[in-house]
Amino acid sequence: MADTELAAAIKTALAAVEIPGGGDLASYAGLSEIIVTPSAVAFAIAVAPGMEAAFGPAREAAQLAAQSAAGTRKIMVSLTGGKASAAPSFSHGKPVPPGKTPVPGIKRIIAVGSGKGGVGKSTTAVNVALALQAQGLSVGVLDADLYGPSIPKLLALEGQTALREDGIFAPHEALGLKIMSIGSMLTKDQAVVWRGPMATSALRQLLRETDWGDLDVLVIDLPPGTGDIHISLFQQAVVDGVVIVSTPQDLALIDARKAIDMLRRLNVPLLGLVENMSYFIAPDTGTRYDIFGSGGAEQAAADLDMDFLGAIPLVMSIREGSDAGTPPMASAPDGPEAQAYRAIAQRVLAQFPAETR
Ligand SMILES: Nc1ncnc2c1ncn2[C@@H]1O[C@H](COP(=O)(O)OP(=O)(O)OP(=O)(O)O)[C@@H](O)[C@H]1O
Repeated sequence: MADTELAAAIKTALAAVEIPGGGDLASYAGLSEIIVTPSAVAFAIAVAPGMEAAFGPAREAAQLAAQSAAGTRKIMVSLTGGKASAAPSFSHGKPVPPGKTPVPGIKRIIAVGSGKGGVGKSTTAVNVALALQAQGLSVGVLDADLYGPSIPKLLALEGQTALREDGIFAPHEALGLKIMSIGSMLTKDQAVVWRGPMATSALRQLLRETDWGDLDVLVIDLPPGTGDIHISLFQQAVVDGVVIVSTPQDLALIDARKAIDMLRRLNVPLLGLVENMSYFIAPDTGTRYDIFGSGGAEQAAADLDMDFLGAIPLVMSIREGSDAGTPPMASAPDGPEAQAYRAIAQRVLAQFPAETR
């Protein structure tokens, strides 16, 4: 069945679901578009603040109705209660959002973010994850960049789905890392528009319904910028700290500062700043060129009152290796790029108490 036909069939099935106050879900104005991917179906039901509990049975009925039409695809139904549910409560003067809980089996979550796209956030996330693994830790990577998942490409996992028969996601294994990505639910080049509530619900499920086993560290590759996905993640999960990746050009811009400001407001610890594509190493001579001047990022980190974690050179081998699914930490573990990633991982780890590393 074509995706559009399946979406229509599910909508028809939702006509049998009654909603509070009378009427059926298919004709309810708060029902979102129904998104169909090769392994999942996602839709959201927007309800007035305070009506979440009343809509609980309708959500369950919708889940069942959709499942009977969708066969083996995973059904992701999110109920959104408007702004009221996002309001944090306070404890000891600090906001404690409702439902902020650790993820079982995962000792520590480190997120990697950036002010804008294309600065090398995913490349940094994967290589730092590999560098943490090289320190003897068990490490997973969650690609939360729902709008442009690039981890499957970086680790040559494109086109592989990750759904188990019991509806739990089984993470991929690549280079010893456990990997889960929204990209694992999409075919190559499939343009899926994940809208607000669906995107946050998808992320919650990827985080909590993946069989991670026991991990010392889960590295989350965030979408660029600041948005609903970030806020929802930081409100629902205990994130131990965030690494911000920036290019020298971006540092002067407002984007990275905006992201940092958001994290501070959400009380998420900032682990520090990584400057990517910082200097150029000539492939023929190995000479280093500080094309953007030197020391700018360190100064910017100091201005922003955060630690400087290190600089990664701009080198063709990073781009080529990444495009081929072999990041430098794996292809040249003794090379200068790998050393730079290792130093960053060490500085990140050093921020946590020794007994918990
Ligand atoms: N240090 C580097 N040297 C050379 N190329 C790099 C370096 N870091 C990243 N790249 C390349 O830059 C491109 C963007 O990198 P990446 O996908 O990691 O960025 P991103 O910030 O995660 O982007 P997006 O916002 O699209 O997710 C990729 O082609 C990658 O191989």
